[in-house]
Amino acid sequence: MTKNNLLKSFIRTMLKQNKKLIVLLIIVISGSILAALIPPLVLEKIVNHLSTKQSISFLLALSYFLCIVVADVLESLQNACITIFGQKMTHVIRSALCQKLSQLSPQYFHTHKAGEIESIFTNDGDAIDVLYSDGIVSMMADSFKLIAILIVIFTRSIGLGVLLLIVTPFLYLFTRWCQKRMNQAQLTNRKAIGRVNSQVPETIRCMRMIHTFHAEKYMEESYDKYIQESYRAIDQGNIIDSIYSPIILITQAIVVAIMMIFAASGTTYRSFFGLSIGSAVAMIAYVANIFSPLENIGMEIQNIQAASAAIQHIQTFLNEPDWLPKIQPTNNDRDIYFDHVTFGYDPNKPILKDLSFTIHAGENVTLVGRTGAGKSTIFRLLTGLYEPNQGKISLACHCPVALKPEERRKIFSLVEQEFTSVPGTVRDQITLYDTYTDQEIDKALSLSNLKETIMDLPQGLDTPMDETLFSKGQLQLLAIARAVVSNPSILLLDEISANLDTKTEKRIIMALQASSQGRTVISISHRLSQNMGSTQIIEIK
Ligand SMILES: Nc1ncnc2c1ncn2[C@@H]1O[C@H](COP(=O)(O)OP(=O)(O)OP(=O)(O)O)[C@@H](O)[C@H]1O
Repeated sequence: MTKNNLLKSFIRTMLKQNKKLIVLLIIVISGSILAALIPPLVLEKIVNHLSTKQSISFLLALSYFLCIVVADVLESLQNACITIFGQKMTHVIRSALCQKLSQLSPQYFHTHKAGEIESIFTNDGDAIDVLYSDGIVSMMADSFKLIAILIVIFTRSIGLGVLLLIVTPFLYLFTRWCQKRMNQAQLTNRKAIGRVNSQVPETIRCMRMIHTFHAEKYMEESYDKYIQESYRAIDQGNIIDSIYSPIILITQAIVVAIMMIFAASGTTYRSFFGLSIGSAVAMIAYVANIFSPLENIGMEIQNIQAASAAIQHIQTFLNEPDWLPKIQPTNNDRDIYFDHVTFGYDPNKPILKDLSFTIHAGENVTLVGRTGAGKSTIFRLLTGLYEPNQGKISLACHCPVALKPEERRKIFSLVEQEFTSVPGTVRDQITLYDTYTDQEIDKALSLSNLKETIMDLPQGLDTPMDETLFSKGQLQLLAIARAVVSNPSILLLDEISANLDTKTEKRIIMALQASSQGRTVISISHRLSQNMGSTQIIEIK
């Protein structure tokens, strides 16, 4: 399968897996179109009976009522089926997006902004949702309905059919013009409201500064400007909305009037427009029914157009190359080797050049070097997030990039400068949703000197996580508990006490001294490593 067909293949799989739903959808749409055609025909019969002074049977009256009920029920069923179909489609695409997210290389997240990626999941995902629940399928259903009504009209009155064939394109163009203007007005209004929404909290936040520098007028004027923009946009939308319906109704009346005038006039036109009274009533009902699908088609085309950019974004995202690290041979011991490693995020601008060092198992090593020398980059290479451009890395018998996700936590753990919490409970912060026994968690809490703090929480480990429950130092202890719970052989510490005061740092050092027993420790922090008894210093130039 070529990469460009990824999205199509997901859709094909969905269609194959939901054959029953597709068949049901086709049946319901066909039934709904047919049911929409029948009530005017029954009405025609009733009026014809009345006009010839014949009595109407109860069955005929009842059948008219039932036809309307069945038509409405089928219409609702059609909408429900289209919504289910749309939801299933969206689910398939959203799942594919989520799966892709975990397969992308770390490089991707450095070259694409978080907001950009988020927008694929939210805005583009929503556009796809609308595309399938109120776009493609609904447009097909409405188009078939429109064609079917025109065919019936042609069979009854060629003149009226021709008249509608002439009028319909103009009505469609008018409908689209109104819809475009309305959407433009809505967009302008949304933008203006968005600006107001960001301006208000900003003003409140800066209120002291505004008063101090006497900037009230400027704030008022810009607030006023956005409110005016919003008001004008809403006004424009309202004007178009108020003219649309009367124009459609007047056109409808003109079409019916023309039909009546010609039908009642001389013989030349009568054969062309001629109708019984009943047929005339039925035709009026059909003419009225033409406008609703016409209006829907306009909106549906717009949804499809809006979704085409979203499809493009999603297609590009799904076609990003997967992160498939190459497997390299490893050394057969528990030491860590950097063997003539050259690496740059841009291979043409190497940051580490021909770097070689060995760290023996159980050693406590510090990486030093000027800012920007590449110390954190070494950690990223050691944890396998990036591959060296040249040379080899071996991490306790393993090639870091080739490590399977489930092996990673057993081999190394990384504690960074800032603690990153995950949604869930305090326990989840430590386990990261992996399964650990109570004893293992208890041991991690003891090593990180955090047991008492956790026990003091209202629900202990099961307390919902909120970063305000902990001080900055306690959050770092939580990060140490997270690091040691999997009992890794290597601990990587990236400036973990950089923002802490001396007293808190002492607590961290005590926790680290306990946690580093029997492990290889590599840290980027001169002060910390001295206190922990560093056995080797590696200078990165
Ligand atoms: N994802 C990235 N993409 C491109 N360049 C990067 C990336 N991460 C870091 N760099 C660059 O690589 C160089 C080394 O960064 P690194 O963070 O490894 O340095 P460091 O020695 O840890 O610095 P510090 O002591 O200030 O934390 C810097 O010039 C930085 O701008």
